[in-house]
Amino acid sequence: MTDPTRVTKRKRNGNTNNASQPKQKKQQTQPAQSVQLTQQPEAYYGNQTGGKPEPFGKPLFHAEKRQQLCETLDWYRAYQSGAYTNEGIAYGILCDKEVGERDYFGDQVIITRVGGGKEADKQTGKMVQVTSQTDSRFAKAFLKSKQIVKPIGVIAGQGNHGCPTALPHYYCPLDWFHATDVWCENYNGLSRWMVRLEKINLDEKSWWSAKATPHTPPDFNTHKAEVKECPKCKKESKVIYKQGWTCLNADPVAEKLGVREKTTCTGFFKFGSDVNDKTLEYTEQYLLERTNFKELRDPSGLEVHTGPLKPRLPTMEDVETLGNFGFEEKCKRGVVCPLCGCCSRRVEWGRWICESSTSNGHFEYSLPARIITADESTANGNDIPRSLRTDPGEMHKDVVDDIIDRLELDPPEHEFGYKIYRYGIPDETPVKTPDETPDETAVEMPKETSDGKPGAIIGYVYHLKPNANINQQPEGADGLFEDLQRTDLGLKRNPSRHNKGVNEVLTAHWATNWGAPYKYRVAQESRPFKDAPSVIISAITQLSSAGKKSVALGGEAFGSFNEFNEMLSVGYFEGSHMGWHDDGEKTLGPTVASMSLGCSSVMQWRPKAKAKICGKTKANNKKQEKVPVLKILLEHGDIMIMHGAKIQQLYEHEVKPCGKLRFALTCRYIDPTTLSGEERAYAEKAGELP
Ligand SMILES: O=C(O)CCC(=O)C(=O)O
Ligand SMILES: [Fe+2]
Repeated sequence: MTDPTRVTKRKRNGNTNNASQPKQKKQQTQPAQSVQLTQQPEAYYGNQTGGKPEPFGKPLFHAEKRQQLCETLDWYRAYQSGAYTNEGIAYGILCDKEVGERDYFGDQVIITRVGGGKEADKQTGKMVQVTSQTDSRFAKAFLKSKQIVKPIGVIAGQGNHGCPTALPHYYCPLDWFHATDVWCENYNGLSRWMVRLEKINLDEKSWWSAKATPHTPPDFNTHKAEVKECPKCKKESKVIYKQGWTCLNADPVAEKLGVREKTTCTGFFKFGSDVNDKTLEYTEQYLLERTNFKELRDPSGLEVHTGPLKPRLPTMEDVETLGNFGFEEKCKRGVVCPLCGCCSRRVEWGRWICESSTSNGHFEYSLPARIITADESTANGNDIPRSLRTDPGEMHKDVVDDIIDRLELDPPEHEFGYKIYRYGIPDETPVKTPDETPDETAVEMPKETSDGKPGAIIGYVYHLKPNANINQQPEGADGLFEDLQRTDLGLKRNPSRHNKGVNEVLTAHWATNWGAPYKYRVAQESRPFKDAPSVIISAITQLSSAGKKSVALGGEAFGSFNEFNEMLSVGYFEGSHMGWHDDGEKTLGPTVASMSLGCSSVMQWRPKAKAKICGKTKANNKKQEKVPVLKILLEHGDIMIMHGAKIQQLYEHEVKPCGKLRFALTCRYIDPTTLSGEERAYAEKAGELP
């Protein structure tokens, strides 16, 4: 017997686009699909708090991976920076392995650097400051939060050697804090921003303080840092260093916010000649000073609610408020396991399962699902980009770069019920300069390609749009869409990169592989077609037929069509997507065909950075990523076919659904003769249609 859950690999970079509440800016979320996180040695994420005293209590909840944390918390979604800011306001900060020389980690006060200007050291992988940060968006956000007296959530990571006690998990949320001071300092000739955070609830002993440390009730009067006026700029600065006072007015940032009027004082960070500014320490008064948050926030002294640090489980009521699908953005976020407190991502399509292996009970949670009709999915929240919107009754206008050759095939309503658009995809073409010397950098696009002759083009993308009634036919798209919701396809998110440790990232879509194994970068289970539900068999049969008929329309020059023996079924929640990738495994036939079901999505193609096609690269893009050259709107029931192996070598594609629920069923042909003995036998057997 062959193993039905054999692990295969697909090449794909996964990503999560977390939005909803608070609304998220792109650059602060998880790195873009094609951007790899800086590779750092695993030891860099080791536990630096191990030998410390035991903490007095334990965190309300915790996470072992950064994605678990960021997918579960609304107040912390920063995948790359320590601070999480949104629309110019600081919401949360992670104090992990990047411990600065002047950082302080106390039971009630934390002083830390606020990001920017750092780069990974090539040898150690550690982040080091390389540029001065007089103007920092992080500093502005903390200044803003200070100004509006906003609670800021603080998380400690085990990588933080300054933490006073041993942390029980890698990421441990501490409590709500507020920013009492935000200032600029100098270190090694570079300016950088610091924030002093004070715990809001001073009445209770902090869970991370050592058992032996006594708890003293808050005293807002006894300890106050002295304040001095600068003789030069006349601005006041607190006495914060034991070694002496200095003017801390270095503020193009503060000036912009209207907090102060002038820019950096000439006396900024100047000390007497006897002071070594590399070894500054904070004064006792500055560390012991406490600020009455309640009074700041609401001078009338009424109770101030900070909101829950720990998110609660989503309920049916939430789903109803959000739009009644159960596939809303919020439903794909992580939850905190009520049994063990670990942040758990929604790894499976239909439910949440506690991600911790140490959980004593096995927590699983789901919200009752209802079947969404195709009409509902396309009518509801179909947020189609302006450039691809259509007038009612009119066929959508594809946005195509003029290098792509577009042809509406005759007859307009083809006999198998689809209107077919065909796009000729250009090859690499080195340009000849006037003196006929080939120029390696510039490229010229082929002009006349609609004759279908190979040479200038490397293959076709066919876009098949069903005519008015075909979606409602038996086994048509409407029925398939509902069947997919009724069937347990075993859709799952798989690790797309950093497949172990704190940086493990799961894909932003849920998938199951059927038939012959498709060996690519995303580890993926493959199930034989004999075990596949009828909806899968119906779809592969339809796609094989559409593929064969489409390739017959001029595509044979780029390879002959083979009946498909592999399918990837993919599910998308609101905000999910499949990032830039190609489908070009070397065991793969030249044809890839997919069927779109549910809400619309935008699929686009761009030449790979290394391909000498179309010189347009994105502005300021270090990775030389190119501008997309073909963009189509895939609507419910549409079929997309790529034919030509070289398309996968020279181009990559991405898919972004525009609504709340979408499935894509994508078929390929895996050539079993390219596989070794056991694998070949498995592929042949699993890929057989019942
Ligand atoms: O979601 C889609 O339409 C396409 C998915 C895709 O590109 C793939 O499965 O490789
Ligand atoms: Fe793909």
